[in-house]
Amino acid sequence: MDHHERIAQQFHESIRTKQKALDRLSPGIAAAAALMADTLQREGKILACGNGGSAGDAQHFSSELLNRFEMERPGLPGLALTTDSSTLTSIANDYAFREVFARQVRALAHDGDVLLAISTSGNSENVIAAIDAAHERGARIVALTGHDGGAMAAHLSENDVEIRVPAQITARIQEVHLLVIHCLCDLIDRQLFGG
Ligand SMILES: O=C(CO)[C@@H](O)[C@H](O)[C@H](O)[C@H](O)COP(=O)(O)O
Ligand SMILES: [Zn+2]
Repeated sequence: MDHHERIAQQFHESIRTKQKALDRLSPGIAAAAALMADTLQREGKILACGNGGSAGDAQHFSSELLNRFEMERPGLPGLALTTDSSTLTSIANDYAFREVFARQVRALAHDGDVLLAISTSGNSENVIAAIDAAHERGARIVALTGHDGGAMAAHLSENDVEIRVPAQITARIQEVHLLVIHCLCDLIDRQLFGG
C-alpha cells in the first residue's frame, strides 16, 4: 500500500466513525451541553481530566472555556487537572498515580460543578478515582469514553452523562472526542450567549 492509500484509509475510517457516531451520540452531547451550560449559569465550574491524548483534550476544552471558542464572550470557569507538574508529581510520589486527579477534585470541586472525565478505554484508574471523588463532592460527570465504556461506565450515576464513541481504535475514538468537545463548546456558547 503506498502512502496515499494509507492516508486515504485513515481519513475514510475517521469519516466512517464520525458518521456512525452522529445519530448515536447527538442526544448525549445535547444533554451534556445543557448540564454544562446550567452549571456555568449557576456560577459552577467545569474540571477536566484524562491521560495522554485525553489530557490534551482536557486542556483543549478548558482553554476554549477560559479564553473563548468561536464568539467573542467573557472567559468561563474551566480547569484542566493535567497541567501542574508539581502537583501531579507530588501526588503520584507521595500517594499513588491513581490519585493524581482525585486529590485535586477533592480540593477543588463543589456541589453542582461538573467533571469532564475523558478515557478512550474507560479503564484509566486515575480517571475512575476522579469520578468517585467528584461524586463525593456533589459534582456531576460528563464522561467521554469508547469501546464498551470500560470500568468507568459502572462508576457513573443516573445524573451523569456518558458519551461513548462506537469504535475500538484509540485514535478514532480520540478524533470523535475532539469533535464532541467542539460541539459542547458551540452549544454552551449558544445557551449562554445566544446566536
Ligand atoms: O494518544 C494516545 C494514543 O493515540 C495515547 O497517548 C493515549 O492517550 C494513552 O495511551 C492513554 O494512556 C490512554 O488512556 P485511556 O484513553 O485508555 O484512558
Ligand atoms: Zn493520539
